[in-house]
Amino acid sequence: MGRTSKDKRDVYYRLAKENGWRARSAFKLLQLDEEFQLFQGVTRAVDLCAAPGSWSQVLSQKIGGQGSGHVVAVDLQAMAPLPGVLQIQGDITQLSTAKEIIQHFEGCPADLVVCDGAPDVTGLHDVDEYMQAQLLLAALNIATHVLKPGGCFVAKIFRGRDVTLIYSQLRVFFSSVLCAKPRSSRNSSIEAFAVCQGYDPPAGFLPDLTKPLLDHSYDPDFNQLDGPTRIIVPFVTCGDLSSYDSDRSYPLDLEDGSEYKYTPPTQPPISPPYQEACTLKKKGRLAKEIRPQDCPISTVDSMPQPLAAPQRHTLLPSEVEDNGMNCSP
Ligand SMILES: C[S@@+](CC[C@H](N)C(=O)[O-])C[C@H]1O[C@@H](n2cnc3c(N)ncnc32)[C@H](O)[C@@H]1O
Repeated sequence: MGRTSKDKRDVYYRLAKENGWRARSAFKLLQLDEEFQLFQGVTRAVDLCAAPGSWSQVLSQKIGGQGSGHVVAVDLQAMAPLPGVLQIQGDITQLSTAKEIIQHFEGCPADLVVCDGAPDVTGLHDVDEYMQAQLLLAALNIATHVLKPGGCFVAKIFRGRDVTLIYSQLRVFFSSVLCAKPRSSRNSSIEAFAVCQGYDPPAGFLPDLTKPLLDHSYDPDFNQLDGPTRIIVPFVTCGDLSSYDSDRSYPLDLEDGSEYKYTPPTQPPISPPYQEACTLKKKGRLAKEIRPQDCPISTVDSMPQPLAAPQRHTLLPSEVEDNGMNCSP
């Protein structure tokens, strides 16, 4: 893949680099804010699963810029420093992480908790949806430790088969729950964002990170015989209709007539989990595609062919989305 091929393919990826954002996801948060005014009156915000840091950049500009704002970013991975953002390299499922966040806010709760977290995708849709739901519940669980009553929680959600169960869980804790799809999130992706406003935990609720929230034990409407209620929430698209369509390709030359100039990624991840794959690729030792035409004819004729399509055994670094990491030597 050439240096500009991703720029040709994805206008938000290219705009992110041109505007100094670390990842194209910055536009998702900006478009969510356009619709819901998420940052209004916010002085303390938590960015869960923050690396490489484009949402933290947005938060620090929108909140930190007001002087009194505080932003705490948490991720398993190390992240290059960002002005106005306090970083915790940690796991959002751990109580110690919740304690560290509160400590940074000097005991005060947060006004806003956002989570764009994603586990490593396997390509098996059911497994990926399940893992995403678990990560969202972990984010909700840690949010119950750090969010102020009335506060807002925004988290990436996969609109899979059982998403209505997650909505009903979120409704136990928030007076308003919506599903939002920013223009910069591809239509072809089941990704969307749960926007939950008015944090209002049930009476007697005690935050507990060891308790899986989906057991509905805190749900006042829960009926043992019927199981948890499934609810449907409003679906809102956000981002002006004049904004770019993330599923389309756009010409590289800019609309004002100026000529396209390649911009390198703003801040590649400093220690990505696929670093080993990058090193192997540079040495030419990364697994290659096995195509049927590469097999000896006798083998192709005589052996059953259970898998007709080319099989790729290792995810190529160039396929890793959104991160600005360039593995080319
Ligand atoms: C799509 S990226 C987030 C992009 C980020 N919002 C941005 O704008 O740059 C997802 C992140 O979730 C993080 N993550 C996944 N599980 C986590 C966990 N249990 N605790 C903390 N971070 C986690 C990954 O390390 C990864 O960096």
